[in-house]
Amino acid sequence: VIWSIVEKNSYPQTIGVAEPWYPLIGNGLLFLGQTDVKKFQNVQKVFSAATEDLVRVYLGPKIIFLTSDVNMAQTIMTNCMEKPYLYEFLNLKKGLFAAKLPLWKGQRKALNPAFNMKILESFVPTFCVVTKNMLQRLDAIPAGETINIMEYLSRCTLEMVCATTFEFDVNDFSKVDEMLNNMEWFFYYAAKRMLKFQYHLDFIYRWTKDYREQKSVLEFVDTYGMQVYNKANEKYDKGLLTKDQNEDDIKEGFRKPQLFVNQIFTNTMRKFDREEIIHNIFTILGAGTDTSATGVSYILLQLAMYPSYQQKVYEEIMKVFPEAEPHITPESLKRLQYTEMVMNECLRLYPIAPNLLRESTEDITLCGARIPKGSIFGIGIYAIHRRKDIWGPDADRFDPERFSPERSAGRNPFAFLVFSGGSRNCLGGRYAMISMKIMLVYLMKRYHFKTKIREEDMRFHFEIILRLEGGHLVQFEKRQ
Ligand code: HEM
Repeated sequence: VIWSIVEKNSYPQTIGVAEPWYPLIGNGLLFLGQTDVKKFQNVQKVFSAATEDLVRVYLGPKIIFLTSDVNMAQTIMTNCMEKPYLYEFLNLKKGLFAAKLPLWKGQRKALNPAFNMKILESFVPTFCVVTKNMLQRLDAIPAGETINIMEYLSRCTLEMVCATTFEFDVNDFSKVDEMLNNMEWFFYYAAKRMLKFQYHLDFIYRWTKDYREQKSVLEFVDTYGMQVYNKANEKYDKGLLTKDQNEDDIKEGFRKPQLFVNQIFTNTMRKFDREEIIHNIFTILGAGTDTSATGVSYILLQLAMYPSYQQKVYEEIMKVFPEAEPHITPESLKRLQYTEMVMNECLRLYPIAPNLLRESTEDITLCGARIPKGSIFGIGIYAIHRRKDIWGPDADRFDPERFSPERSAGRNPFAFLVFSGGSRNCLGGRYAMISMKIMLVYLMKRYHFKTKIREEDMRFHFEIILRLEGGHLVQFEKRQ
């Protein structure tokens, strides 16, 4: 008790402490026994108090320094590239997203080329085919029926990720819907454990119901990921994947387009061991599927809430793609400027990853205090995206014009962090934007969306991904 009081008072006034705070449990009561909605609200409340500096939140004895100040976020994201131990709860410590710095550096260098523009543009025809498969499933639904659009979109994004990064058809596998369901739980249990400080210790967690439930989710996802691994391995053994990069590739420093699956199996400059390959397969499945599907779900929901914006997006899409079967190319997608403004505005209001964590590898001076290396920092992306001093007094209102070239000029890039910032940002940001735009083109051309959900009634769960309570419920009808 004495130690925790001394510790609490050992920082200057500028680094406040979240309330309520109690010795030993710290700010535990903000989260213990609370609903997922309340946990999200409490986390946001703390971030909203950290608008100009850092606020300490204590998970038991563990401190996390939170901020929603843009300059502070920039300093942390560009100086602290390490991921804290809390990411280990995802059980993917050898995959890019959660990997410790020394491992991450080599992996990221090797995998960057798999997401360069040339490669991404070559995915456009596949994105179109897969989206059309989704339209067939949607066409089978009676007009006006209420559906959770996320269920259809996550199947679509899973198909996309598998077809483009691993070169196989997800429909060759059984239990696809079960896999999608398990992926949702996969993120849920990791986030739940992060806020329960007593569960951070393995020897305690192992005796809990959550551990048993998470284990069964992990076993399912594991079996599924292994099928992907075995299939790719089979191709590799048969020589269907390029085993070695040629001399030119090596001279180019791996900047030539390489499919992700080739990069992890055949990279000669950096060998990926079996566990790294498997963890990166899971990472891409997890990071690339639910994220883009959630993004399009929020965009459709907003368009359904605001019919006049939906009409403007529809008109722009019809202008660029007037024909019944759109001929989509990377160049034609660039002409969808208003649609892109709408997408950005939705992702500002509903950032798919609402909060991020980083760890310092050096001592760092912030708010006049020396914060020792190994400290954990939390960046409040959701809070930054709704700051009134950056986005205006109507920051909570949907207004795509905020992303017009005139109004965007001079804005700090760290004020819009949907794909994070610095060199440890999202590897698939451009992939996501291209694929989401293509989904929108087909969906807008074919259907008109409505919803009974009102913006003021939307509630979110505390998770790694911004989960909407009750789901993205929409009705749609085919356009004439
Ligand atoms: C709307 C869709 C997406 C959003 C909002 C999103 C957002 C993010 C965010 C916020 C991070 C964390 C970065 C950090 O810790 O600072 C991240 C990491 C990552 N994302 Fe995405 N992502 C999306 C789609 C994708 C897609 C489609 C892929 C791949 C196909 C992908 C692959 C990754 C990977 C591999 C990482 C780890 C990067 C690293 O640590 O080096 N993401 N993403």
